[in-house]
Amino acid sequence: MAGSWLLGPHASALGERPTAVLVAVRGEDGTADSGPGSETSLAELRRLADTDGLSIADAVVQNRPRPDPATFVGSGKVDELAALAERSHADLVIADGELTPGQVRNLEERTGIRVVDRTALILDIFAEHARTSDGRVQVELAQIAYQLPRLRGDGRSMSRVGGGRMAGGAGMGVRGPGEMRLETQRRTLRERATRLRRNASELARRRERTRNRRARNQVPSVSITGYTNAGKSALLNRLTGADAQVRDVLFATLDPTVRRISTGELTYTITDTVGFVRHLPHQLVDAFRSTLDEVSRSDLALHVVDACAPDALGQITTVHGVLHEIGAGDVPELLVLNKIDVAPPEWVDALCRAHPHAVPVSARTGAGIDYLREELARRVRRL
Ligand SMILES: Nc1nc2c(ncn2[C@@H]2O[C@H](COP(=O)(O)OP(=O)(O)OP(=O)(O)O)[C@@H](O)[C@H]2O)c(=O)[nH]1
Ligand SMILES: [Mg+2]
Repeated sequence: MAGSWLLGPHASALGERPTAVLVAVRGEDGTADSGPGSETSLAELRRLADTDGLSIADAVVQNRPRPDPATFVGSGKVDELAALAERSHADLVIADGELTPGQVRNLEERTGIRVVDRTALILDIFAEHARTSDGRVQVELAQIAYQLPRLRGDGRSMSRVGGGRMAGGAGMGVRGPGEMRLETQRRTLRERATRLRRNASELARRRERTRNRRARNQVPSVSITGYTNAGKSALLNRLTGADAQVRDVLFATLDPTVRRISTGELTYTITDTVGFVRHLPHQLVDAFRSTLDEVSRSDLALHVVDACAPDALGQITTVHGVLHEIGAGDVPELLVLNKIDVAPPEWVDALCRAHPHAVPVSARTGAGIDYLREELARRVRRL
């Protein structure tokens, strides 16, 4: 069920859509104080929570980036958060960032409910959307990497904690048994990770063999990459008649779909893959290394941009950052501005000015697709 990993074994007692309150720091993203970046960040957190099947009561936003390191936001804001949580009968707090274990503990003590961060939320969405064994293994490895430094030994680790009001710290501070339990939990998780890694490397080898076969046959490969929800799968479908899943949620696609395109004498493969997001949890980048290799090993990256996104330029920068991080920074790129059927024309113009070689299209209506096919063929021929 939605939010199951976040909420633990008691999640089902919370009903279909558990309620969350959000807490964010304006300017957290390196943007100027009260700049538009923080609104984007909060809007994105709402979408992430919504994708994860949570309903959102409201948000508390710290205006000045002078938070208390012990509690993520300042003390007054924590009081506000606790009051909001109480008022809205919230089941959990979601913080817009990656919290330290200490911050989680302190915030939980002050609000009385479960506190999770943006990283855990994204991991939960990935877990929810993983369909293939490959995807499941990668997500679980990322979850373990996230959990290991956060185990508490008091029976309140991620996978064991229930949501809802916590039982007043009962059982805490019991040193000896807690430490032993912590050690056992750690060992169990490490052993599980070892088994999963063995599994993952077998899957990676299989992928590698397929890729090598294609390379030997000299079939050029194009990867579709871009921010989550940009329309990558819709574009693959439009270009190839594939039936990749298209959904208005974040991270709908986790596993690569490969199709072959033949135009005249030219044949190449095109692969749809996992989308990116700002501050993509590094645990996911590590665990999804073999999936992301689809992009770093491709001959051309078709970078799909959602021209409707208010922060489209920021999303382009984010995608470039992740591509760089996964060693795909040198792969030649063809930028595609998607959703021009609904994007304000002045936004599309501004994006075209910033990226003169970008190709405007609509995967939905098919506008610009013929030109994109020609441009793709030209670029592939030149490889
Ligand atoms: N209006 C409009 N909507 C589009 C277009 N292309 C995609 N969409 C919509 O945008 C949403 C996301 O599309 P997807 O193709 O699933 O996006 P994605 O980039 O594959 O997303 P993830 O796999 O989640 O990263 C869906 O609701 C699509 O119907 C377009 O050209 N115009
Ligand atoms: Mg997709």
